[in-house]
Amino acid sequence: RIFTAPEQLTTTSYDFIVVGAGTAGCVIASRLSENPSATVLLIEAGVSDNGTDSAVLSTPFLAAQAVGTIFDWNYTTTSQVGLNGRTMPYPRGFVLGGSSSINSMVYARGPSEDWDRIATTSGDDGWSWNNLQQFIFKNERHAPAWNNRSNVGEYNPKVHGHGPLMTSLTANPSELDHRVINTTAELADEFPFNLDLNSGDGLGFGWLQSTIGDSARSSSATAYLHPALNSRSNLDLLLNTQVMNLISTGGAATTLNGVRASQSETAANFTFTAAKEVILSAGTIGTPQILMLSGVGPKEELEKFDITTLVDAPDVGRNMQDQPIFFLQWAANGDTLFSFLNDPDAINAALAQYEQNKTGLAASSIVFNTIGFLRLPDNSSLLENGDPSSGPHAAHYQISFIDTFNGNGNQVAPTDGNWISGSVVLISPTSRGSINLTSSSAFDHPLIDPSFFTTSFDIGTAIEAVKTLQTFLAASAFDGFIGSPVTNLTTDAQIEAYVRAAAVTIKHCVSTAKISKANETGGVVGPHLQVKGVDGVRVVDASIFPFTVGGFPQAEVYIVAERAASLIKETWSL
Ligand SMILES: Cc1cc2nc3c(=O)[nH]c(=O)nc-3n(C[C@H](O)[C@H](O)[C@H](O)COP(=O)(O)OP(=O)(O)OC[C@H]3O[C@@H](n4cnc5c(N)ncnc54)[C@H](O)[C@@H]3O)c2cc1C
Repeated sequence: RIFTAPEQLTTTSYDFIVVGAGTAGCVIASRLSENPSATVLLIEAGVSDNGTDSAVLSTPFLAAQAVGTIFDWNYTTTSQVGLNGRTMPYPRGFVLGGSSSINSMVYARGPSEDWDRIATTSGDDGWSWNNLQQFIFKNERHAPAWNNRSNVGEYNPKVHGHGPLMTSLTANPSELDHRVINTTAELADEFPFNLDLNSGDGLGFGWLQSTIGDSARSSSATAYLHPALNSRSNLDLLLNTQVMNLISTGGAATTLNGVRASQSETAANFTFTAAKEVILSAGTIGTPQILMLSGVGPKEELEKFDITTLVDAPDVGRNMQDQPIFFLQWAANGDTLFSFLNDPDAINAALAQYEQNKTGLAASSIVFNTIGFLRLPDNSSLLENGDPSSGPHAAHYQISFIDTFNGNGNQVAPTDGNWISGSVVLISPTSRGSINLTSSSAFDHPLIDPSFFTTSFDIGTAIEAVKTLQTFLAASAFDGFIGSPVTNLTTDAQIEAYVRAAAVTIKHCVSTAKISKANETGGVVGPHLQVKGVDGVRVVDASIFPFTVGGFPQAEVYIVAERAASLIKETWSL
C-alpha cells in the first residue's frame, strides 16, 4: 500500500521501519517483506518515480537531466579550499529509488580487494569478495541492448547473476569506442583490455555496463520496490514524509525504536514504532544527519545545537570521502555524437521514436561507453607515505571517453565541429571531509564539505592521470581522429591550476557512518551494520563504506543491501 501523508496510515507499529526508499532502502524493504509474517514500513522524504515528469528518470537518454529538478535534494557544498573556494551543487535522489533513480547508471562493482579490505576492517569475513558472490548474483543480471547487438567479447556472462536489477552495454558503439578498444590491443602492457570490469579484477580498460534493461533505467525502485508493492500486503510505503530523528518509545533510553516523521517544518509530527528494528538507509548525507539529530554523534557538534548526547560517536558525519571529476576536450576529425546532441530536431525525433517503440538513440547509453581504471606506478613518489587503494589490483584513478564535448562548469561549448572528451576521476583520494548540522531542524540542509584536493596525493594523482589520458590518446589507434586539445596542458603547474578550477563531485560520497570491528571504539556501525552504543538500529547505505569504492558505488550499495537483508532475516529467523 502507498500512502502520501502520515495521517493516512492505519497503524503506527511495524516489525521493521526502513528510513529512505533509496538504492539500499528499496532492497531492504523488498527482501524483508518477502516473508509475509513480517510487517514493513518504508518512509521516503522524496516523491514518486511514477508521477509528473518521470520520463526524465526512466529514459536512458535523459538520465543526467533529473539533477537539479524536483527529484533532487538540491544540496550545495561548502566553499572548497582546494578548488579556489568554489561551492558546487551536490545532487542526491529525492525520489523512490533514491540516487539510483537519478544517477548516470554506470554499474561497476570495483576490485575484489575493496571487499576483502572491508572484511578486514570489520573483522567479518562475510564481506569478502568470495563470500559475497551469492549476493552479487542475487542482485543483478545482464540484459541485451534493445537492438540485440551481439556483445560477445565485450563482457563475461559468467560473472553476471539472476537478480532483478538489469545491466547492459550500449546499443550503439561509436567510432571513439572502437579506437579506445583498439588502443588496448596496441598498448596492451600499459593499457590492458579487461573483458569485464565487474569480475572482481577492477583494473584495465573495458566496456561500460549501465543499469538499463528493457530500454529503460533499472533502479532499486523499478527492480525491487514496485514489484514488491504490487504483490504484497505486508509492505507499506509512506511518501513525501521526512524522518526527523529516532527516539526511545519506552524501555532503555538507548533503544531507538521510535521514528519521528513529518511532512514539513511546520506540519504535525508522527511517531512510528518498530517492534524489531529500524534500518537507516537515508544515504551518506541523510543518515549521519538523522543520527546526530537523535543524539548519536560527536558530542561537541551536538552541543552546538543543544541536542542531548545519547552516544558520543565522534565518527558520525566524519571521514566523508568523495571522488572528484573533471573533463578535457579535443577536436575530432571523425563522426561523434556532438552534431546529434546539438540538433534539437534530431533529439526530438529520437525521443519520439523512443516514445513510440522504445528503440533508437534514446534507448541505451550512447555517449559514455568505455572506461579505464589505472594505478600509479609502484615506484611513484606519491606512494611513499602509503597506498590509499585497497590493494595492488585496485585503481588510484580512472579515465573515460565521451563521444561529445563535455564542458567543465561554465566552460562555453562550441556550436559546430566534432569533439570528444576525456574525464578523469580520482578513485582513492586521501582528502577527508564531513557532514555537519546547521541547526537542530531536520529540514535545514546540513553542511556538506567533501574537502576536495586538500592533499598533495590527490593533486599529484590527478596530474598523473591527465598525463596518462594524453598518452592514451596519442596512440596510433587515434591517428587522424584526434585533433587539437581545447586547453593545452603541458606543465604540472598548468594541470594543477586546471584541476582546481574545473573539478566537481562525481557524487560518490561515502563513509559518514563507517563500519568497524565489533570491539573497536572508532567507527559508527559494527560488522553487521548495527549502530554502536544503541539498540535496534542498523545503517544500510553508502555511508557504511570505510573508504571510497574502487568501482562506482551503486553496485557496491546493492551488494551491501542484499547481504544486510540476509543478516536481518537471520537475526529474526525470517
Ligand atoms: C547525479 C548522480 C549520479 C551518479 N552516478 C553514478 C553512476 O553512474 N554509477 C554509480 O555507481 N553511482 C553513481 N552515483 C552514486 C550512487 O547513485 C550512490 O552512491 C548510491 O545510489 C547511494 O545509495 P544509498 O542507498 O546510499 O542512498 P540513496 O540512493 O541516495 O538513497 C537515500 C534515500 O533516502 C531518502 N532520505 C534521505 N533522508 C531522508 C529522511 N530524513 N527521511 C526520509 N527519507 C530520507 C532519500 O530521499 C533517498 O531516497 C551517482 C549519484 C548521483 C546523485
